[in-house]
Amino acid sequence: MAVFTEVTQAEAQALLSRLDLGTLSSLRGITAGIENTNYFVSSERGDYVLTVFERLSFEQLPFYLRLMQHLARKGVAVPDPQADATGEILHSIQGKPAAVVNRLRGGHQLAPDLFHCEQVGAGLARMHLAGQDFPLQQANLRGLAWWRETVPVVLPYLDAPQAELIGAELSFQNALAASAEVAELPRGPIHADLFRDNVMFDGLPGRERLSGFFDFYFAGVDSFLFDLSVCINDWCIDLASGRLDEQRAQAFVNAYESVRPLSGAEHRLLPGMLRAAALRFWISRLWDFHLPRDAALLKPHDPTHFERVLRARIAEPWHALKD
Ligand SMILES: Nc1ncnc2c1ncn2[C@@H]1O[C@H](COP(=O)(O)OP(=O)(O)O)[C@@H](O)[C@H]1O
Ligand SMILES: N[C@@H](CCOP(=O)(O)O)C(=O)O
Repeated sequence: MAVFTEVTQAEAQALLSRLDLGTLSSLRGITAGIENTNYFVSSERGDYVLTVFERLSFEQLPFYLRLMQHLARKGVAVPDPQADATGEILHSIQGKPAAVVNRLRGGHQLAPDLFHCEQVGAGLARMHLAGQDFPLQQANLRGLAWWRETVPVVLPYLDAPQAELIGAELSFQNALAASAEVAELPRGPIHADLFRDNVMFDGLPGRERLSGFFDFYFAGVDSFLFDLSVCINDWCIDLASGRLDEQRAQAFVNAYESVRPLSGAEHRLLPGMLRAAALRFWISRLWDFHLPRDAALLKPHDPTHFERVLRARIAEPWHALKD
C-alpha cells in the first residue's frame, strides 16, 4: 500500500465542501498503487477517489485531468475529475496537487481470458480515437528520453548479463526510434500504463463488462502502437515465464482493429514496440526498487518480471495476424 501523504478527515471534508460533494462519511487509504496517495472517499452524494499527487506538478497535471474530462465527455468510461464552482479540477492538499474523481464500479480481472482481452482491446482503440482532437500536448514522460536518463542510474544495481541486456536494448530502441517508419506512426494521447490493475470490470462472474480505465497519470502523447504494446505485455502473457499467450494477444489485437485498424507499418513494428514496452517497465521497476521514496507502506513491483518479458520478446518476436 502506498500512502505517502496522510490526509486528515478535516482536509478531505474541506475539499468535498469546495466541490459541493456533501458530508464525508468515510475516508480510507487505498491498499494499491505505487505512484500517488489515493483514498476512497464517500459522502451522501456518492463514492469518489481522492488523489494527492506525489511526483506530478501543478504545471503537468492539467494535461492528465483535462484528458480524463475530455474522454469522459466523449463517452469513454474513465473517472471524471470533479470541478469547483469556477470549473477548476486541480486542487491542493498540504501544498501538493490533488484531485477528486468518481469511483469506477467493480474490480480488476487479474487473470483475464479472451473475453476480457477483447473488451479492453476495443476500449483502447475507442479511447485512442476519442483522444485525437484533445488540444493539450505533453510528451510521454516515461519515454525514450527518460530511459536514456535512467538506465545509467540503475546500472550499478545490475549484474553483468542484466547490464549487457539493458545497454543493448537501449541501443536497439534508440535506432528504432530514429527510423522514419516510427516517426510516422499514428500518435495521440495514450494511457501508457493500462495494466490489469488500472482497468475495472463490473458484473457477474463470467459476464463482466468493462466499466472503465483509470490512473491516467503516465499518459502522454506517443504512438498508439506503444500503448497497445504495453497492454499486450500485461494482458496477454504467461505471468510465470513472461512469454506471450498468442491466443489472447491475437484476440486483443483483433478487437482493437475492429475499431481502429492498424497500418502496415504498425503491424511491422509491433515486435520492436513490444520490446520497447517491456524495457520501459523494467527500467521504472528497477528505479522504484533500488531508489525508493519514503512511503507509509510501499511494496515495489518486481523488476525481474519485465526482464523476463523483455528476454521473451527478443527470443520470440511476435507478429499479429492481419484481420
Ligand atoms: N477512479 C477509481 N475508481 C475506482 N477505484 C480506483 C479509482 N482510482 C483508483 N482506484 C483504486 O485505487 C488503486 C490504486 O490506484 P492507482 O491509480 O493504481 O494508484 P497509483 O496512482 O499510486 O498508481 C487501484 O488499484 C484501484 O483499486
Ligand atoms: N504498472 C506499473 C506500475 C505503475 O504503477 P500504477 O500503480 O500506477 O499502475 C508496473 O506494473 O510496473
